[in-house]
Amino acid sequence: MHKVGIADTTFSRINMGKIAIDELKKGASLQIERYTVPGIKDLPVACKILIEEKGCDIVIALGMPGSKPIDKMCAHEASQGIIQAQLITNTHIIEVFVHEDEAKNEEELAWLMERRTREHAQNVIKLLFYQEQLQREAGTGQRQGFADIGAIRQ
Ligand SMILES: Cc1nc2c(=O)[nH]c(=O)nc-2n(C[C@H](O)[C@H](O)[C@H](O)CO)c1C
Repeated sequence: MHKVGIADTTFSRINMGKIAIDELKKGASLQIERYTVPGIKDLPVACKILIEEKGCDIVIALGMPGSKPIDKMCAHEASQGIIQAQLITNTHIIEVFVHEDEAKNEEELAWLMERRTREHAQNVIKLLFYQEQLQREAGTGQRQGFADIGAIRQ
């Protein structure tokens, strides 16, 4: 059975890990290992541990960068660490970041965080079990969270 790692943060204002696990369980029979850390800069090593020590086949890294310039810098640094962890382990880490200022108010932020988390959890199921489905969606302007933007041409 495939094992999926869930790395999430206490900084986030929504329980993204719980949502991801709920979506994964709805879509497939999987083993799940969760690792919660304080913030996004702690995610790269959590993901690496989930892969190398906990035997996860793929990981979802969930986080909420705040709206200040320092938070944006943290997000960039965290992303670079997550990419490095993917290259070192040769394993996908699907980064699900929702920036606090992407939404116009708290209600929209909560909605966006849930939507993006669920849609990326579905992507993880596709990566593990339905590669052909992803190929059918290639070039179709898919987005996670807000509406898909669509293809420019068929
Ligand atoms: C400035 C800052 N901003 C964020 C953020 O926007 N989102 C987040 O999840 N975490 C932030 N952190 C915390 C760091 O990611 C990290 O948890 C601490 O530096 C401890 O290693 C920090 C320090």
